[in-house]
Amino acid sequence: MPVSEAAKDPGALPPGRTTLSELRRRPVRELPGVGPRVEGALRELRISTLADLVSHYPARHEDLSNVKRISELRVGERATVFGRVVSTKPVGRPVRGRSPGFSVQLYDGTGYMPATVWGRPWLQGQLQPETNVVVSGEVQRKYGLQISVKSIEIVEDRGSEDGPHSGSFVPVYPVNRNIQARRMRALIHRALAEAGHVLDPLPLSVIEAQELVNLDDAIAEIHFPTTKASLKEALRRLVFHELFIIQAALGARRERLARTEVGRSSAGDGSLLNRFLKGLPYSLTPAQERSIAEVLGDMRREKPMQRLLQGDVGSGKTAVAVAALLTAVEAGGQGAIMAPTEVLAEQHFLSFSKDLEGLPVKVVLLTGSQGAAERRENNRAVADGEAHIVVGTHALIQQGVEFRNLSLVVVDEQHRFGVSQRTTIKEKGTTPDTLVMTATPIPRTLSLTLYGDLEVSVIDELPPGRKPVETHVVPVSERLEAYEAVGRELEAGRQAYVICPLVEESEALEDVRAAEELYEELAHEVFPDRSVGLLHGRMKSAEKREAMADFNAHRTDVLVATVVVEVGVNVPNASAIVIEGAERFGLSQLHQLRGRVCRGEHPPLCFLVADPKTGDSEKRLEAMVAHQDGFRLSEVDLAIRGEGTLFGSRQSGVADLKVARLQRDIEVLVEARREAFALVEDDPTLKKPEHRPLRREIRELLGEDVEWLFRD
Ligand SMILES: Nc1ncnc2c1ncn2[C@@H]1O[C@H](COP(=O)(O)OP(=O)(O)OP(=O)(O)O)[C@@H](O)[C@H]1O
Repeated sequence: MPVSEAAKDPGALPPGRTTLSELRRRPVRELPGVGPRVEGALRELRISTLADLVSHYPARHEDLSNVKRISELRVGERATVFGRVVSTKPVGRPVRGRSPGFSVQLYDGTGYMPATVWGRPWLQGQLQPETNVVVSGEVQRKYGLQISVKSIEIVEDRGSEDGPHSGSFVPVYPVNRNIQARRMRALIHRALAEAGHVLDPLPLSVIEAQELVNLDDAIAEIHFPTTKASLKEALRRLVFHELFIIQAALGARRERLARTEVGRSSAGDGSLLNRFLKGLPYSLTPAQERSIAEVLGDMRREKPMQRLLQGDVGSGKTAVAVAALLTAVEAGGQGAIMAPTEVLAEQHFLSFSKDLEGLPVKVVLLTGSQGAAERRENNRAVADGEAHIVVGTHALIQQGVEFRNLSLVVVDEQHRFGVSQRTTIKEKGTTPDTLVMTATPIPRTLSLTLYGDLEVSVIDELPPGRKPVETHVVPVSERLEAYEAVGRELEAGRQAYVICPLVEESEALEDVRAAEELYEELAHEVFPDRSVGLLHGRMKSAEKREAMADFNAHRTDVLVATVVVEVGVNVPNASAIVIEGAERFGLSQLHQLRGRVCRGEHPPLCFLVADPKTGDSEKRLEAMVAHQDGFRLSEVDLAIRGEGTLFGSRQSGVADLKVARLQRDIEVLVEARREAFALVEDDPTLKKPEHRPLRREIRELLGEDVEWLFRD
């Protein structure tokens, strides 16, 4: 029975209804014709069960309703031709006895045309004369017309009824050399018939509300669509399914936290906050004001705050964090701010101390390099409540510092995606409010997936008057010219950063040497009349602090640094940055670094010294020149890297996405999130009978990590 018919008529099916779980347990070997060889070939494609097989979605569909005749083809068009193989012959200059490609002579009743296939030499043997093929590619002129082949498939005669291989849309699957396209199609067709009627794990209410096609139809249609429209519906259904599962888990996590953890209401009287705001040398942007209102609104509630504050480099997140911390203090609590590195913790400490000057608020810094006596004194101040705000690294604060009354934790994640850092610090039976700050311009799509359990505030505008950074890519041979331009900035009384090339973790010692060499060159040869400072990760804390303080106070004109300055360093008088070896940096790092020089009134300059070796690094540098906006850049980054890499590990709590493409599917994501959150709000552990299949699906797809969400 053709699959789609079977799916539409569940009544006519064999008695057993299967579930996705069952299909995940049944090995491909159960299918007739799958012996050890085919099994091995499938395993290479990571297919070992029937479930894997039915979810081995086609890369695309060949639209045979759109086939052109050979006599109609025009140069430059992309066309699909259905024809018969007349002969084949190798083409191109052989390398080590092998030709790089072959040419197939095709005939379709209206004419002859050669089609050239590059790579895939094993195909030539399969294309015996009289074989029917569907070829698509670009029509080119080369001693007459020919097709440069993008894809070629063996098919049956179009006239004959050939099950999965005929029809107007033929699925094209990712295959390898050990399994032919045709074989794959037949196997999948078989598996679908075998699977029969699959129980849908999504609740009926959701399926109806979203007008989704049912799972059976979606699976059948994604492989063997009847029309373009039905293919689209099938895809929407599968994308929704995938995103809904993740969002339901995130929603359940949020419910769980809210249910089991007691928070407290922190409402301030404004006594500190208003003084702080009045003392600011600028007025807040509307986005900052909105974010502050959202944060204070959460803090006022009894439920612990779980909020993400997202804002581009230099957008002014610090002011929002300070407002939250002061509110916590006004309400009689203590606040902690956790930074990813010691340098950044020190930097936060310096800027907070400055921001809070004159207010009756005591800020202490906790770092690993403080002496024992200093540490002891600070710990005491934290424990008896004398210290109102504590600044330290993630590690340090998580190591169980005793607070008298911790009510707010600000986690500065900067550019790491960390669900891990969000481990809640418990304090005397209550959970403090948590504000996660990230400068990573995470595309909205991604942030919904990664942080779907957090409320989100976005600072989506920069303070007024920020000038775009004039950005140049400079070949290594011309780097001294870049330094001449920097020299002119110094002449005008401004300062500059010079960033050393990035090295691997394992080359840490190299790193120091390279930084010192660059420092020597700049201090003695390039800028002999200027004062040059050096900052690298291997320096002692006190030395680092001194180097930074010197640059802050303009005792040094140029700061040569490794990536330690990447985040958070804030010297408004610095108007130029040179990044050596820029091709080695990731796009978000380059953006962060460039962000160091857009904090003042002077038109800033950025030089990316690089000899890009790969197309990707070239694209990254081009993107830096073309765009200033971090959100835009991160989308470009996503496009260059491919989304897959972001979900490479389970660590982030996000499973690999198979069908959903976040850029394309944002609307579906928003809907899936809304439905999923509403569902878990109503039934937090999904224990209602109608939600059990969903619960099982979440467990099977996301693994043991989510077990705890559903325990009663
Ligand atoms: N509304 C505003 N108007 C003018 N300047 C502002 C405003 N808000 C913040 N600033 C200034 O902008 C600079 C950047 O602010 P801040 O350090 O808070 O940015 P950030 O979002 O933390 O950036 P990063 O993630 O790069 O550290 C600071 O010098 C700050 O004083």
